[in-house]
Amino acid sequence: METIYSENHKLRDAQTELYGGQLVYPFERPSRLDYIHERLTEVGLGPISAPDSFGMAPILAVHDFAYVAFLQSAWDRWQAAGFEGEAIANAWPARRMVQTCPTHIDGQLGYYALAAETSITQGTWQAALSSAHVALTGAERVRAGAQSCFALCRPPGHHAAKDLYGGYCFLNNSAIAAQHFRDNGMARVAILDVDFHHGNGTQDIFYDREDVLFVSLHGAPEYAFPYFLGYANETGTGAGEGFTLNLPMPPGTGFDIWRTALATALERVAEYAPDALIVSLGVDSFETDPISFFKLTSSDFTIMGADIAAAGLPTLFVMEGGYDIAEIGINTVNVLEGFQGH
Ligand SMILES: NCCCCCC(=O)NO
Ligand SMILES: [Zn+2]
Repeated sequence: METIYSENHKLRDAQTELYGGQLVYPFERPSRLDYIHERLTEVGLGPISAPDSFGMAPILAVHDFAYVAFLQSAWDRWQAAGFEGEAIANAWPARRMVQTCPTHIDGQLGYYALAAETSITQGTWQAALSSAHVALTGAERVRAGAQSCFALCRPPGHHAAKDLYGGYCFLNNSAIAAQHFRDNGMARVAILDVDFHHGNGTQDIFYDREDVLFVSLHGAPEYAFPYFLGYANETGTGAGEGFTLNLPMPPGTGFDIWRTALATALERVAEYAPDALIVSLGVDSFETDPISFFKLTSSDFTIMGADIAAAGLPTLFVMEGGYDIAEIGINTVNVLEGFQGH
């Protein structure tokens, strides 16, 4: 399996994340991809290639122009406003307030942020754009006939909606790849999100559409970020009714329960009969992930990959989360090796 990767991810080098009432060194750190890259090379999964550039059109096919303009300028405007730290939202349009975008950068951060943990820094925009181009390059490989491809994306994307960032995400790499498939001849695309966290952004982007099926296995929103989307009763709206399937699971869920949910998800995918499958691949369902509460083991990820392969679909894997840094390489590559059958 070929991997698409860019060193540009290192331009996203935030030093602070709001966690437990403190500014800590971010869980979503550049070294995550070092460990995955090292493991890919160690097992010889396949070639590791640089992304092509696709400009802004595929980004703007998913994200609002004003939101993209905000991402592009936020850091410079934050600095120009005289703030010393990294750009972090601290005021939101809460209930019964107006959903009007303020002029001041401090207010705009809260208008566009879905959560407070994720800072914007110098290089964040460039890294996010490069990450989307990694996903698009992987999509082009699948369009060209590859049975599978791994888009080693960073920063991740599945929390980003058309006009929202947070959960370490700025541009929705999987959604951008799905829209690219749709804009280039594929009639139906399925997105399977196996990250521990609900892909609220991906769901939101396609919620009223029947041409992209969204299926997610995740920590129950009563207990897990992003908290405010991902319930089983969210099944789509309008033409999209029935084309969202959420499979939330409680704290402590192990692979036996999780795998049963995967089987349900893959049944729905098979019924949908898409032209391609995109897997939002987070490995934060791992038993010792520091910010999650599922109990999958490293060998479970191999079985996960094999189960996904049984769907028999052209598959683009898009990297999302996973924060047990020492094990992220093994767990991520286990999925890909399991998919390939060795
Ligand atoms: N307290 C913020 C938790 C962010 C989770 C990011 C993630 O891994 N999403 O998949
Ligand atoms: Zn996650």
